[in-house]
Amino acid sequence: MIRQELVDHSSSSALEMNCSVTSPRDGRGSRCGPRALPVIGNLLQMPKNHEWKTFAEWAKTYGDCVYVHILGQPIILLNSLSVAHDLLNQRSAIYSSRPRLVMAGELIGFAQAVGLMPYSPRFLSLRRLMHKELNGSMLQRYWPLHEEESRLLVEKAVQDPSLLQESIRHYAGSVILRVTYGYRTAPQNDKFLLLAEKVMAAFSLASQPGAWAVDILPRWPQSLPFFLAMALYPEVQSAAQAEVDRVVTAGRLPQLSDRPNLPYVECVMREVLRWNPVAPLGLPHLLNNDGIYGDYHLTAGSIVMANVWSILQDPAVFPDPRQFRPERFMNDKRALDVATCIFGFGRRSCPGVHFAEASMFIAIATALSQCTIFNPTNSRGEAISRYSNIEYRTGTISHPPKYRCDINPRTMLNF
Ligand code: HEM
Repeated sequence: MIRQELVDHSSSSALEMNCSVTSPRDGRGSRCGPRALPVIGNLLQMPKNHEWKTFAEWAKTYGDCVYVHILGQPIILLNSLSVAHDLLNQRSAIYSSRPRLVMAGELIGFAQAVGLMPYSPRFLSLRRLMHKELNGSMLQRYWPLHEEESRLLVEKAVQDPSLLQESIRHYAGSVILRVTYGYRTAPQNDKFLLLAEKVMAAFSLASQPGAWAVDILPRWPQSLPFFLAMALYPEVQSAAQAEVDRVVTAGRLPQLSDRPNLPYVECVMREVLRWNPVAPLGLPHLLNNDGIYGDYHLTAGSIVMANVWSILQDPAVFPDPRQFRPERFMNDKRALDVATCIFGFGRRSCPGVHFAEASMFIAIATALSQCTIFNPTNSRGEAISRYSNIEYRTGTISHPPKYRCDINPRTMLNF
C-alpha cells in the first residue's frame, strides 16, 4: 500500500531523519527501524498486506516510534497512543498536513478533496464549514433521515439476507447523497450510487493510502462487522435486544432520542468500531517543520502514520482484544478515551464523527429491535465461529471478508 504512494514522493527533497537514538544512559546508539538498503531504503521490507500487523511487530524491536524510508521518503510509524497523542494531538500545529498524492490527487483530480488537502487557509475555511454543518444542534436535523434510511436497510436485510453487503453499501451512499444533494436514491441500481462506486474504485486503485475519499462518499463499512459480530456472539445480541425491548415500547421503532437510554447498545457500537477499525492506519499526516521528540529528531516532509489497529488491540486497555465484548466500555473511561483514536488525531480528526455515530447507532438499534442475526458462514458456505481466523481485507479501508448470515424477523415487526 505504501509503495505506490512513496513512488509519488520520490521526487521530494532529500529528506533526512536523524533516526539514531542515543540512549542517555549508556551512550550506545541504537536503530529505530529495520535496516535500510542504499537508495531504495526499506522498500523491500514493506508488507504487501495487513501492514498494521507488521508495524506492530516492528514496534516490539524498535519501540513505539519506528522510522523507515522508501526512496528517500521518511515515514514515521506511531505504535502507541501516548506517542500518537504527543505528536498528532499536542503538536498538531506542525503535524496536520497531508502527503501529496500525485496519481490520485493530481492526475485523477482528488486533490481538492478536504481529506487530501494540505494544511492551508482554504483547508481551514472548509473545515470550519464542515464543523458548522456536522456538529451540535445542526446534527438533529438529520435524525429523521438516519431513522428512515435505517428502517429501509433493515427491511431489505430481512427480505433478502444474501444481499446484506449491497444493502449496507446502498444505505451508506443513500444517506450521503440525501444530505449532500437532497437526492433520493432508487431502491435498486441507482445510477448516481453506481457512479459513485465506480469513482471510489478508481480512486482506490490509483492510490491505496488515500482510498478514503472521505469527503466524497464517506462509508459505514462498520455496519458489516456489526452483523457479523451479532451472528458470532448471540449472547451479546440477546442482551442488546433485551435493552432495546425495555426502552422502545412495542409498536414503534427506535429513534435517536432513545440513545441516552440505551447504554449497552452504545457499547455495542463502540465495540464494533474497536473490534476491527475501518481505517487501521488512519489517514497519513505530513510533518511540515522539523521537530524534536525525546531522542528523536524528526524532519519536515516525513509522513506520519498512527497504528490505530495496534492501539485498539492493546491488552492492557482491552483485555482479550480479539473477542467482541461490549461490556469493556461500561464505566471504563480510559477504554472510551482510547477508542476515540478510531476517528483520527488533532486538526485532521474526522469532522463527521458525530454524524457517523448517529447513523451507525440508529442502524444498529433498528436491526436489534427488528431481527435476529445468526448462522454465519464464509463464502464457501462453511460455518464460522468466533474462534475462526477471519482475515479482514487489506487496504486503507479494511472490510470483513465476504460472509453470509441468516436474518429472521422478530415477532414485533414494526415496519
Ligand atoms: C464510522 C465512520 C467513520 C470513521 C471511522 C471515520 C474515520 C476517519 C479518520 C480515521 C479520518 C482521518 C483522521 C486523521 O487524519 O487523523 C477521517 C477523516 C475525515 N472524515 Fe471521517 N470517518 C467516518 C465517517 C465520516 C463521515 C460520516 C463523514 C462526513 C459526513 C466524514 C468526513 C471526514 C472528512 C471530511 C475527513 C478528512 C478530514 C481532514 O483531512 O481534515 N467521515 N475520518
